[in-house]
Amino acid sequence: MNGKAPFPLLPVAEARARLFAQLAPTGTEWVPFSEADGRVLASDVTANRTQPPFDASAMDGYAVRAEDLADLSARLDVIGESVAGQRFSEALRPGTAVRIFTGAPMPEGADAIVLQEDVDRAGDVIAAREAPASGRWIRPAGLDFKTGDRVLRAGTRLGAADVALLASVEALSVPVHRRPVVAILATGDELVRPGSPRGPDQIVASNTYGLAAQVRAAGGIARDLGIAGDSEEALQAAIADAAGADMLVTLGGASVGDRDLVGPVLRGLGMTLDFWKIAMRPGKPLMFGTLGGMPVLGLPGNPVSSLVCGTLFAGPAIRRLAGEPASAPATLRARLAADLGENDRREDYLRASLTREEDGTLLATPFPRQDSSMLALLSRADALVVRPPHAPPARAGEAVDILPLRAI
Ligand SMILES: Nc1nc2c(c(=O)[nH]1)N[C@H]1C(S)=C(S)[C@@H](COP(=O)(O)OP(=O)(O)OC[C@H]3O[C@@H](n4cnc5c(N)ncnc54)[C@H](O)[C@@H]3O)O[C@H]1N2
Ligand code: MOO
Ligand SMILES: [Mg+2]
Repeated sequence: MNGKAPFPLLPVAEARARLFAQLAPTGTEWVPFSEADGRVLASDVTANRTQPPFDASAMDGYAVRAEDLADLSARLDVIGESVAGQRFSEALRPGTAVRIFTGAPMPEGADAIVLQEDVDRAGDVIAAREAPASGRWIRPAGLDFKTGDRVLRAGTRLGAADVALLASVEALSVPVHRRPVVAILATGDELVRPGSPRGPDQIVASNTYGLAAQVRAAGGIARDLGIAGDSEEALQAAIADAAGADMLVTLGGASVGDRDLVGPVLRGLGMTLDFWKIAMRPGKPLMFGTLGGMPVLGLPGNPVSSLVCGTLFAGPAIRRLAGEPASAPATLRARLAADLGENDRREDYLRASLTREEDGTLLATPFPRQDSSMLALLSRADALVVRPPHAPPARAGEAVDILPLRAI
């Protein structure tokens, strides 16, 4: 140590709160319901119809008056049938039944269904082996939803069931939030695009593509600004290309080296710096500010640091811009498969594999090497094990928070 006080590092949760404080959804547009999956609703949706629109049978069988079958020696005359799409138009008289199928309207006067498996039929006469209670196997009108019911809330990212529901309630077009355009700028004299000729000291740029995938997964549109060299002029020119984007994400050049110029150049262009350097590993040099109202997130260049900051900050920020509520990525609990040492002042996100014990408990095995340049290891990781700042040593078997990186 040289005796200097260490640079203060902002706690992860505070950094996220400060980021969210500067973000608001980016406007709305109307889309046909059939193209609304993956979009975020800008308003609540209410039903324009009632489902089912009539009392309906839930089973294939016979519509009856329950009181007629209180005595199982009773015989009922089958006087017609009700199918889905074509109801039996008369009313049921005492001592009669109507053949009915799943989803078909209940005939007037009937108040129960007997399953066909519980019926003996001879010609047009049935006897029941079970006495149904009144209301049995009937779906009352409006069981699913009624006209005017609020069926979906603003802020919901629409999935498959939601799109089917939009169809069912006849919400033919819906207001959704615009997809935010996120400009991504890679920086570094050493970088070349994948597939391009390169010299012996050059590195293939990878972060843009991982970040773009995270942007899309969060509901945004990635705009690739390419690679800027490590000079003020190159960075200024490339940053100008971000004009019109809803957010700028820079990659690399975020630390303290002589060629780490992203922060100084952005500040020179008028960026209001909100924070730089957070108590997180990987991802310490994370930077955030606003440039002419546009949020700018500066991610560190190490590939794992970039993508972990993408998971923890860029993704949630884009979800917010896309209309979802502000929230941290959800964690789960798992048991550690190995001992861990004491943690320092940075919240640690350890790459780990996951397995399941016989009782279903998740077991997390942190990889022994955690270098933030090791992209292949990140790709093999199922989850990040979260270690709070100054966590005491942890023993195998202890419960920890994990951040899943893939569906488990
Ligand atoms: N003296 C100090 N040195 C460093 C500190 C520190 O606090 N004091 N912090 C370290 C930490 S932590 C990190 S993380 C890195 C962050 O580095 P930068 O954001 O400045 O990134 P670069 O210097 O541009 O590059 C670092 C590394 O990553 C590779 N890289 C960069 N961009 C890409 C890309 N788009 N695709 C693939 N690989 C990329 C680059 O080639 C370098 O190898 O700083 C530490 N240093
Ligand atoms: O924060 Mo750096 O991301 O530790 O490697
Ligand atoms: Mg650097």
